[in-house]
Amino acid sequence: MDSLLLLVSLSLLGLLLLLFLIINGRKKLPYPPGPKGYPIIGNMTMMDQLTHRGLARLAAKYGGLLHLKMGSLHVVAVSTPEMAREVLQVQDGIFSNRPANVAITYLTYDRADMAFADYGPFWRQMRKISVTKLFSQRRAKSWASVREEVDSMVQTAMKKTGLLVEIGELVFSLTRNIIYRAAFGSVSHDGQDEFVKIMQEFSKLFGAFNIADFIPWLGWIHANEFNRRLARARESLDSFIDTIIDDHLARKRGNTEGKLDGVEVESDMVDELMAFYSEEGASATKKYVDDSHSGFKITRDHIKALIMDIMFGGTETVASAIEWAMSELMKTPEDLKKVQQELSDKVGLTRFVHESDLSNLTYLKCAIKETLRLHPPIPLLLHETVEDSVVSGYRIPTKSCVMINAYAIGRDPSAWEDPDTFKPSRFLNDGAPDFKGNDFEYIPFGSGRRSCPGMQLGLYALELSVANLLHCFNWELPDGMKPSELDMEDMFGLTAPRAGSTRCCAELST
Ligand code: HEM
Repeated sequence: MDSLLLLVSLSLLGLLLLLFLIINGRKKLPYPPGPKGYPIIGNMTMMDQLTHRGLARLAAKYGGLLHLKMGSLHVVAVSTPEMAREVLQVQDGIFSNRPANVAITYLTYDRADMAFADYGPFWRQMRKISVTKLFSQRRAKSWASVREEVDSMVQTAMKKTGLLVEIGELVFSLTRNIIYRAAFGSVSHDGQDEFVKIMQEFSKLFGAFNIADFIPWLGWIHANEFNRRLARARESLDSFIDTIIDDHLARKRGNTEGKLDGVEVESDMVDELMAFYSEEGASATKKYVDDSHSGFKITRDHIKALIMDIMFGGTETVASAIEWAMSELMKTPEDLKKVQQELSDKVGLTRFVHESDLSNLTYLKCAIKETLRLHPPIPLLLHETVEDSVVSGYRIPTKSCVMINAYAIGRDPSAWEDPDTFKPSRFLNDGAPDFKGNDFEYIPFGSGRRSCPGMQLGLYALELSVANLLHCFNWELPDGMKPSELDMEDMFGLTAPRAGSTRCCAELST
């Protein structure tokens, strides 16, 4: 008996020693290469380089896995397909949280949404609702919103025949209309301008510099002013969406489900989310409920935060991709001609392009894939480590902010021939990379657990609008401008839209 006890004790001791050695060994491993920083502030003087272009330049010097220290925050940039596979596939469980700064945490009602929720049971439920109830092709209303709004955009452009059209403006209003209509229903269209203002303020606050995100003990410096601005922004959203939620509740309670003033109304995304809404749970705990008795129940805050995810995820991304596709095609007239020839061959010259045509438009699809390679609308995928990890022999600590540079990866010279040139034909080849998330040299929609749940809806809007804009009109650059003179600079923000405007003259082609 004594010898058994001794054996168990020795084994336990051995196990503890092994654990200690592993943890200590990890701590001794170096961080990935990167520029040397200063005490306390680390590399904060390089803050302006935390963009897709800045990080691509640093990666050329330090390699595909780069480490920076911004105050107390560890930042790791991933810039090659191999490293992307490592964090998005091989160790995806460890890299599947999202970083959230003070502003994001507050404006998402303490991460009550899906995009900034930590990976776990709550995120999984929200993702399930989004994929099955909101973005699925079975939810005809979202897809009908795309068709109706694309038609209406073409009508708007027709009225401007012969005049200069700002393509950016045209397509931003298209995608805002699509998502607004899918989320709130066409009956709520009136408040759209107010909602756009709220979104713009959210967007500014998400990206605003706040010292508390990097050196928390200095957070008091401009806390009052910044916090007041955050509170004002969230109050505006509260009063805006609360009214919409109340209308939906009244409709449900008034036994007029699906009807407004006796007229049939199709369900919108808020209706779908109301099916999971519980007032009791909401007021008592302000938390979601997930048990066998009630099922999954969410509060108003969850609905508001999820609606904002959809607004941010679905508007700028699609609009910037449409504008880039149009600009790249205007810059390479031979490819533009091929796309337009395909449209007249496959669709004919007497009607608009329909959903059923899209599968026949091979060259158009190649042009769109090539656009997403050169200009991924979300150029930096933001992830956070759940625990300490080791990649390629380097230590990446818990809660590091991991920026996967989809822009640099899509232009990696070891993966792509002539990487900076727009060449849609490269996607004609059998075995060309696909964006579904298994080819790590091409990840415009991300890959793995946190990849884009709105991919199908986004692609549908993107393909249908570019197809109709090119099929219904011939586009001319203004004032004798040559295609080579088109400026292809981008801006950095939540997405990377064109910096300049693409102003073209639309001439009816049918
Ligand atoms: C061309 C169109 C689009 C592109 C290129 C795009 C791209 C992306 C990317 C790169 C991510 C992050 C992936 C990662 O971190 O690994 C993402 C996430 C997300 N996208 Fe999209 N997206 C598009 C359209 C849409 C649309 C139409 C919606 C909704 C209507 C949407 C909703 C979301 C949401 C909610 C997330 C967060 C998912 C999560 O954290 O679990 N996206 N998208």
